[in-house]
Amino acid sequence: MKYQTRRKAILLLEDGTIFHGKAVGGKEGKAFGEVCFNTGMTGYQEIFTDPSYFGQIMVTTNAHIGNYGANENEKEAETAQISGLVCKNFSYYQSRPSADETLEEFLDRSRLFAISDIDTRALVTYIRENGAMNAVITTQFEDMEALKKELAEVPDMNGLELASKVSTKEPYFFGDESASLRVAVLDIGVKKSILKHLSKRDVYCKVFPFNTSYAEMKSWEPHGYLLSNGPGDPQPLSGAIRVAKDIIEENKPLFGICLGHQVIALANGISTYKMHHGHRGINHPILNLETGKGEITSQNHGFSVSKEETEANEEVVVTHTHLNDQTVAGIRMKNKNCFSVQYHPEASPGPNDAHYLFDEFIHNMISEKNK
Ligand SMILES: NC(=O)CC[C@H](N)C(=O)O
Repeated sequence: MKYQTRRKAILLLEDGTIFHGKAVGGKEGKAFGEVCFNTGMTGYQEIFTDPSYFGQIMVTTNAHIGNYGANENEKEAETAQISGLVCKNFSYYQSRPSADETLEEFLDRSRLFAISDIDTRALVTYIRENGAMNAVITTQFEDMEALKKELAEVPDMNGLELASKVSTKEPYFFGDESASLRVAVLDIGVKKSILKHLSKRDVYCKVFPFNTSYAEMKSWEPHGYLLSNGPGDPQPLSGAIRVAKDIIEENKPLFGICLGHQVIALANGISTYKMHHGHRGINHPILNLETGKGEITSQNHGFSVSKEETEANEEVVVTHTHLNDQTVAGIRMKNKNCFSVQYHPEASPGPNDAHYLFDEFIHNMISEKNK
């Protein structure tokens, strides 16, 4: 029985706090990253494979993780992207007919170290009170001083550029070549479901590496541009910010999602900042200020754009706000064909309330095409 032979493991936070648990599958392991939590009750596979989480240790708040296994169609990338997993109860068995494998098998293929039996309620409360910080999960904790030293050397998420680590090395295509619209996607960590949403709406995508110039993307003659979601701090992404500026300059249809939204804000001279512990879950309430309607949204971000600077900016309007803390959740440029949201309209996982934003992008491209 796997759970009887499992090794002791710990989660050590940067401030010295320790949480005790056990290694999933009785494995030896060690993983570093910024600790964060996602409050979604479902959708763990999409979360673990979302490239926006690269470099982060994920704490799940649902009591059980793994009970519905892993499925080929629920991946946002080929392998898990989080650096480590922390949960309460790990299910070694799954009982869903459509699952291809157990979550343990999937995590093993991704070489992802996971620990369970952690008091995740206490841990999440601790992060909420003390803020995001680096952590290590490990079975090797005999020499605590050496471990603390190693942890102290892990770079801070603030100022960290990670998009280059997850971006495609070569351009690739997605969707049907004969589709009526073409979208050039700057891959700073794109989730597969964003491409699926576009292709479902009769769009053929070409996905470009993070360091591609606007000129190169433009030479494919797309009808619109998408700046994707992705990991890390947006501020060091000078190449992507340049691309956003160039697209805006030529007034081509532009849509930004999450990291892409932050890049568009930076391209408009609006600064971004690191939040206390971010927004990660599938029930975040948003108010669309243009329609007065509420939306329940999927979110995953640790940085945000400055509200004061957005409101003071002559070129930009705030279109959406986050109802929990009044942070900026969406912007639109007044005289340009450009809008962006801090949350995830593709959800995956999460509710479908914000799918209309893809329709809006399609509408913007068709209007431009018919000019
Ligand atoms: N989902 C995303 O694109 C995340 C954006 C950015 N890495 C943040 O944490 O805020």
